[in-house]
Amino acid sequence: MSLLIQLENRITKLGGLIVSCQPVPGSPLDKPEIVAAMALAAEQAGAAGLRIEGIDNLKATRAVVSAPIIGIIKRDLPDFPVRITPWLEDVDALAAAGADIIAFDGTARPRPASVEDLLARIHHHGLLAMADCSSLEDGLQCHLLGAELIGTTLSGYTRDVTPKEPDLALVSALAAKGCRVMAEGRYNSPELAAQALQHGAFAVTVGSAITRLEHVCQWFRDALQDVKK
Ligand SMILES: CC(=O)N[C@H](C=O)[C@@H](O)[C@H](O)[C@H](O)COP(=O)(O)O
Repeated sequence: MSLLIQLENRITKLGGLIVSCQPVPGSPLDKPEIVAAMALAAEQAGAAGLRIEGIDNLKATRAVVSAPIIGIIKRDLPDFPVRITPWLEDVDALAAAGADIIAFDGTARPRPASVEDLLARIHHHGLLAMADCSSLEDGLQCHLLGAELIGTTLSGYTRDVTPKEPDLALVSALAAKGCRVMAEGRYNSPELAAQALQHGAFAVTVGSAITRLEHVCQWFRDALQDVKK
């Protein structure tokens, strides 16, 4: 059975939650064994898939989970704004470390490797490709080029201001054009995640609200402080 059909069957069975296990960089939780433990806990709690950043984290996670893993590498490049899996070598390393799906920056911004070349490399390894996009234009272009999954991951992150709410309108627009949409970015409550599916998403990736303890603490602290003011 192809990887895509396996993924679709799993999403149908388990309901479409992907858990991104990316600790805040430098956090006491930012350790491969802790990432792997969070991923295993998410899998045991019914996550249909996992999103993991970095080769060491991916290897540690692959050793303990059987759920499909979306692998990424984040880099801060001096000459380019794209951060997520910018190099073809990153694709090779993620494939070797056990990713099933490789996500990359699918925006139309300056980049060291073209979307076409990244897609060809991912498919050469027999894996699925997910394009992390910021707009309808990015998403349709990557869909046209053959990315199996179109993520709304970067909506709100390519300009100065990041909205508080997720971009449900982008989910609807991409789904209406026939994309297999991964809703991702600021789905910070179960209600918002459910709305993503109602807007036509194939699945929803949730990170901060489940695995970034510092962010969740801050949300609670802000809410309590608002009462004290
Ligand atoms: C913009 C960017 O670089 N997003 C990243 C992509 O991997 C992660 O930092 C996010 O945590 C992930 O997309 C999940 O989103 P949220 O944490 O909002 O549930």
